[in-house]
Amino acid sequence: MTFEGIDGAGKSTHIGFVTDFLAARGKDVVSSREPGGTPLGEKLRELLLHEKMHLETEALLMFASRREHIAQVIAPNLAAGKWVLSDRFTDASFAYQSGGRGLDRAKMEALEQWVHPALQPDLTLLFDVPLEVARQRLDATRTLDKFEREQADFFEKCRHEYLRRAAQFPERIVVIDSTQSIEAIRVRLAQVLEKLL
Ligand SMILES: Nc1ncnc2c1ncn2[C@@H]1O[C@H](COP(=O)(O)OP(=O)(O)OP(=O)(O)O)[C@@H](O)[C@H]1O
Ligand SMILES: Cc1cn([C@H]2C[C@H](O)[C@@H](COP(=O)(O)O)O2)c(=O)[nH]c1=O
Repeated sequence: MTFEGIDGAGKSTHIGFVTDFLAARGKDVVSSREPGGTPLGEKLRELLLHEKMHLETEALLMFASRREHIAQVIAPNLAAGKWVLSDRFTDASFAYQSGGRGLDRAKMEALEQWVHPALQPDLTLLFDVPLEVARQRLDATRTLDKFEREQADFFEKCRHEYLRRAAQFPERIVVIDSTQSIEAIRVRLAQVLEKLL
């Protein structure tokens, strides 16, 4: 299962709730994140979030981190019957590197085919908010990284690509209205998760 949305949409806030919800129903849950999730992936994350680089370098490093994450965390845990929750996965590459930065979608599809041809999340929760809301939430909480310092136009394009993918893959991607209160979102998440169990 994956959690997606533009920066500040609120996805990380809900991973703990989903973990507890599944654990209470007897599921063995592992939660992780991208870029990162492995020792090498966390080093790549540091570079990706703080160094300027060519767009294609950025896309390739996202997929390098992902390849390692699949090999070390996702595949073995799924094989052991566990539920893997990932804070971002390939939808984020489409949203940020293709939607936001403009990398040819065909190149992204080629990377996806290479790195995980037969693997897709069972469920993707897309936390959707207008970017002014996301911005306010971010500004209130933290020192911004390279992506979070991008302009409004960048996030408009990322959000647009996320929503385009949600329309393309309605059986996998559930859009959560993340302008609601945290409590209301939890009620909605519980409904979505009950259907999956
Ligand atoms: N529904 C909500 N209502 C009000 N505040 C919220 C809501 N959801 C999250 N927040 C707050 O917004 C801030 C950002 O949330 P969070 O870190 O979960 O976002 P995120 O989408 O994971 O961001 P990033 O991708 O940059 O890590 C936090 O301070 C969080 O408490
Ligand atoms: C996986 C992935 C992530 N990003 C970007 C999106 C965020 O701005 C950062 C880090 O994620 P976090 O949720 O804020 O911790 O990385 C990206 O551009 N492309 C990707 O594939």
